[in-house]
Amino acid sequence: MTFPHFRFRPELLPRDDIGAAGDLQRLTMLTVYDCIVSEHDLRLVALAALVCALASLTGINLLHHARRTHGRGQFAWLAIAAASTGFGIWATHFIAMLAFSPSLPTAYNVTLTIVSLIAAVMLTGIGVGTALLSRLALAPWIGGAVVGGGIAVMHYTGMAAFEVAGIIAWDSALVAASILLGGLLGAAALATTLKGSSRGVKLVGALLLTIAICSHHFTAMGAVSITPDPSIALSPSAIHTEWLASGVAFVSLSILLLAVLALSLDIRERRRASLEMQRMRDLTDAAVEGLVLCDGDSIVTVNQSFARLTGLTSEQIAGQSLAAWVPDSAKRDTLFGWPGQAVETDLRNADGTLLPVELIARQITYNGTPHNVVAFRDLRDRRDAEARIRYLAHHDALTGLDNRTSFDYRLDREIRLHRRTKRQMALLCLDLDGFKDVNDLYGHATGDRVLQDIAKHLSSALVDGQMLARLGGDEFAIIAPHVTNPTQAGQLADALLKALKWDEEGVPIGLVSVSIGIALYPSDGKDRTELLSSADAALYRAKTEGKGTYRFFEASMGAQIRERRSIEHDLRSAIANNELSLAYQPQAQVDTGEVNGFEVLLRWNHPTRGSVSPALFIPIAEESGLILKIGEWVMREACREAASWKRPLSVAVNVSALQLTSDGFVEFVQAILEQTNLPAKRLEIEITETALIRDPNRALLSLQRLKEIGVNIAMDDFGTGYSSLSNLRAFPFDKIKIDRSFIQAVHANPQAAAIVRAVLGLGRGLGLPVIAEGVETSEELRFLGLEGCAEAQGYLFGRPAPIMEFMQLITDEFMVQPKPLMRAVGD
Ligand SMILES: Nc1nc2c(ncn2[C@@H]2O[C@H](COP(=O)(O)O[C@H]3[C@@H](O)[C@H](n4cnc5c(=O)[nH]c(N)nc54)O[C@@H]3COP(=O)(O)O)[C@@H](O)[C@H]2O)c(=O)[nH]1
Repeated sequence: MTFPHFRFRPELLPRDDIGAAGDLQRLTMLTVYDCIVSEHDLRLVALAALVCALASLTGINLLHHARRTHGRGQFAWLAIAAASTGFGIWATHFIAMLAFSPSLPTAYNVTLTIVSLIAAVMLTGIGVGTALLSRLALAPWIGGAVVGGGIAVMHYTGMAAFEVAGIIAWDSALVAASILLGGLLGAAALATTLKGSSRGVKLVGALLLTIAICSHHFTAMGAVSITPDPSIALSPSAIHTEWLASGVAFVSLSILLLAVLALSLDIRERRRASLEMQRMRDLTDAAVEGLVLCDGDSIVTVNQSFARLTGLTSEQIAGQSLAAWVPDSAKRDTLFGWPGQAVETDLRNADGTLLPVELIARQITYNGTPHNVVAFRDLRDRRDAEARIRYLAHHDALTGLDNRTSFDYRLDREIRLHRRTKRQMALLCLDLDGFKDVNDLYGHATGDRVLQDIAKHLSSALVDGQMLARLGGDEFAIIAPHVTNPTQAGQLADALLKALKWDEEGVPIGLVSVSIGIALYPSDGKDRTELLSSADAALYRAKTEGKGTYRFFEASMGAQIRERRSIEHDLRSAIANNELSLAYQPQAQVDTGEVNGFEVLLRWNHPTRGSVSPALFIPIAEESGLILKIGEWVMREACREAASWKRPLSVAVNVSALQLTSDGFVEFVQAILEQTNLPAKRLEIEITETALIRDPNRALLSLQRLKEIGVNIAMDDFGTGYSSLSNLRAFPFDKIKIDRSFIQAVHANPQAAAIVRAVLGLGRGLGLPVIAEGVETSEELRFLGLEGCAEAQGYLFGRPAPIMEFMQLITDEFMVQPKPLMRAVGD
């Protein structure tokens, strides 16, 4: 009788039988290994391997599904994964045992067989649970090793259930090797598969687990030696091999069902993930900001915005390191060290250009593992805007010159420097002459262009180190640090004036000129305020003494400015202090001398200065805005006075530009007329041409409404301003008043006579009566009579005086003779 399947183990035989057994050794004892290769039913071995692989793949897939699930569901999926793997281990073992034919009677102990199945499922459950749920870094390894331990426990419990008519002996080294193989490969399987979620890691995990189970089984089987012993009987309660085959078939079917479940789950999950991925890609592509998904430092995917920033395609960028795009490693550390915190750094794009960007990182779970999403905000527009804001904060937007802030800063710095070095420097203040008229006549667009051209021409006259700034409106200033004496300063001013002698298209030459005031540091001022005030005083002098020229600061100028301020100060309280009064000057018919009415002229009797000329204080009142309050007082007093006259004579009131264009002026006049009961047609307002063109639209509106309520309107000082026919036609005038400068020159100056004739002709042409002012002599009156001028005003008829002086005129029919009948007072 031969036992070809078994390795002969002499140490296991009874000592007395050793000699006989030695003969059998060569013939009957084969290793289990030999048995697998040559004596196993290879079809069943293949089936065992297939079931094992299927169970492993199912188990690993279910494990991944459990990882994606949260809460109770996760435990359920872990249990199913454990059952699938445990069944697989068990089925592999028993199918392999079925394939094993030791040619001896065999059977299986029921209890131990069941225990082996339970042990396989339980230990696998503990293993996968540990691998997935523990926070330990080595949890997948530990869990995998537990699964490997489960394979061993199952195997050896299963072998304990194995009954054979022989003596089973174990090779302890191979037993140890089998346990080690199962443990190590099991650990490697779980650790590998839980590193990611791709199909690749799942397959590798499943393969390692299959090898773990199979290698353990066959190594453990290699440790087995069976010495036939016919005296050993199989227990009657043991399961026969046929029955075991049925059990194994059932378990294998279960595995198959679980595999189908796992596969469908996997397919569903992949579809969902792919849809989610597409949706996420669409969403991120719609984002304005660049978005980068990173696994560690490696870029997984990017959106279109980021691709555009870099100049490559998303596909080209995927897989690259983030460091390739964000070179500053310290900033990268901050980015990932402080998620949610904005970090400003540079992005190096494909052509090497550095772009300023703001980055914010956030951690997300992507495909079951933690990833970083980095948002890239392109800061170029913001940086440009910041630069623009910085520029605008220090520059004038129209001319591009430095503005007042920048000028003040530079002047303070130069003063400090010159104080230390004890050197002199010059400050020049410039103001355009007639610029307002350019704006009014030619519009703001031309005004802007003139300012830009002036800035350009002035700049061309400067040398390095000198600073030209636009302080506002038509005011400019120059800091000349190396101009150390008046001669050099004068030369600079000459150069500036010369630079401005250019032909401005559309603007008549000479309409715009520049006045310049010069102050020297430290003689004219020791700090910015003092130096500027001195240059301003010199500028004022230049303007009042001819314009288009320059003046140096003189100590007396300070006094003039102080004087001006003092007048303004006193004027504020003049009404309340009863210092203002009205003078009336008759306006009469040239041919008959009959008085038609009076012009009202303001007088100021200052407590210490005495009578202050309106030619002095009216411009100050206009500049300071006080004319609004004063003008109201004049209008109220004049209307009240005129309403009290017995004769319905007219009263002419001078109205400045500021009044005419101020809010509610027409309503105010209307209210005064109602309050005083003066018929509107007896009131005449005198407007200069300059007042009209300052704000033509508003002026026209006010004049039209005044005209609607019946007030007469006269154009004052005609001939001195623009003398524009279009103004006469555009505005609703009732009368033209020829300026006295022409009247007083009619005999000496043929040109003046020609102008008077022309104005009279114009009046006739437009159907507007003309009044001549400043008539002092009977020759002038005769000239006007011959030229057909209907009305006149002047010293010849009477000087401006309090109304009391004209009592007879306002009460009785009275004709003023063409000679100075009354003595002028207050003029
Ligand atoms: N907005 C207001 N302006 C006013 C008001 N009151 C006066 N003014 C303006 O002040 C300027 C100077 O006025 P004044 O010194 O009163 O001079 C006027 C007359 O005195 C002077 N005049 C009149 N006749 C003669 C004359 O024969 N010879 C001569 N040398 N001067 C004469 O002319 C001035 C009147 O000018 P006008 O108004 O253009 O008719 C002056 O511009 C006033 O307008 C006021 O209340 N509001």
